Parts: sequence; structure tokens; C-alpha cells
Amino acid sequence: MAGFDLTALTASFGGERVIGPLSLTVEAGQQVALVGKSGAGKSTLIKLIYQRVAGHAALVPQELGLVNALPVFHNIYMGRLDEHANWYNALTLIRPFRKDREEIRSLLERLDMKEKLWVPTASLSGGQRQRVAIGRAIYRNAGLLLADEPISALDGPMAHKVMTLLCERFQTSVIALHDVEMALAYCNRIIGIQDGQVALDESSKRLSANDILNLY
Ligand SMILES: Nc1ncnc2c1ncn2[C@@H]1O[C@H](COP(=O)(O)OP(=O)(O)OP(=O)(O)O)[C@@H](O)[C@H]1O
Repeated sequence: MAGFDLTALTASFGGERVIGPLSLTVEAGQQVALVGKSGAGKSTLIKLIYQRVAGHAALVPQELGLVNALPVFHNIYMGRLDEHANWYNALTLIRPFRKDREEIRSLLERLDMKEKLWVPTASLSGGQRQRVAIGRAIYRNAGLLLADEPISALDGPMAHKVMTLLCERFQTSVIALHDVEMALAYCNRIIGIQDGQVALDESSKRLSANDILNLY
């Protein structure tokens, strides 16, 4: 499954509705940017979608969800934990298999982090940690990516490199992005969220940065 068709998406905190109710259909092949001001509900919507599509998506949460005590290799390997038997995962914790080492090393090469393969994740910079979470999502090999601000800690050239890689590796994606220019450059559909509702839903070809900035 790469696309999805979800209805009755709602979320409330302390009795206050922060999302929906709304419906969202994303077709296979769409790269969707979720835009909107801070607190509009983008992260909550991404989490809701992830819950509803369970197992079918690769997730890059805003808080990354890395295990600091483990090396980069193992954090990325976690993207496929559920594909292997328990004995295989336990052995990998002690002595990773060559084919997994090679696959993860070449993925890290694309993220300019090859030399960090065995480094504990706790010792990485914010941008490096973000790239580990991106690596874990890519390694999951899912058709659908759900990512919450995946390039917020990256410099310009690295942000472009990562967005190019994400578009190449995922047939379909929903990515919350603060950077409107990046959203227009890499996504073919823009969904603007305002107070937990869809306030804009348009092909990026028909939008300019100014149209999107009206949401802020
Ligand atoms: N765990 C929580 N408990 C209470 N309120 C929450 C919680 N998570 C989110 N909210 C509230 O829900 C609303 C939407 O938050 P959300 O994090 O989804 O926004 P966002 O658009 O992703 O913001 P940002 O761009 O700053 O990440 C906000 O008003 C926020 O305060």
C-alpha cells in the first residue's frame, strides 16, 4: 500500500479538538507537503495517519525516536526489526551480518555519514541524528513515508540532498515542512492546515510561495 483513503480523522487534547473531523485521500505517487503555522496540527495529523495505516508506512517523527546508547548501525537496522526472527535480531545486536552491514553502510554514504556507522547515536549532532532517523525510515523499504519536519536541522545543501533521496526512495509521501520553497520544489501536492482543518489543498504547480504564506 502506498496511497491511503482515511475518513473521520479527529484528535482532541483535554477536551479541545485540535484536528478534524477531516478526510484525507492520498494517491500512490503523490508527494504531499503539509504546511501551516506552528500549532496548526501537522504533527498530530501525521501521527493519526500513521496509526491508521499501521505497519505500511515508514515514519520520521519530529522527536526522532532514536536509541541513544546504540550505534548508528543498530538505530537504522531497527527500521526492519519486524522483518526478522528474534534470534536474527538478537545476533545482530552482538555481531551484525555482513549483508546488513553493507546495505546500511551504503545508505549512510548517501547521507554523507559513512564514517559514523559504529558511533553511538548520543554523540552525534542534531543534523546527524536527524539523518539517522531518515536512514531508518528509508531502510524500512515501505512505499509510504510519513515525516514530520525531517530537514529542520539540516543545512541547505544537505536538506536538498535528503529531499532528493526521499523522493527517489518513496513512491508516496506526506511530509510536514516549514520551508515553503522546499515544499514547492519537492512535493507535487500542498495541503495547508489551519486550526486542525484543511485550509488549502492544491497541486504545487498552481501555487506560489505567497499563496502558501497566507496560511501563516
Ligand atoms: N500531547 C499533547 N497534549 C496537549 N496538547 C497537545 C499535545 N500535542 C499537541 N497538542 C496541541 O495540539 C495542537 C496541534 O499541535 P501539533 O504539534 O500537531 O502542531 P504542529 O502544526 O505540528 O506544530 P509545529 O509546527 O510547531 O510542530 C497544538 O495546539 C498543541 O498545543
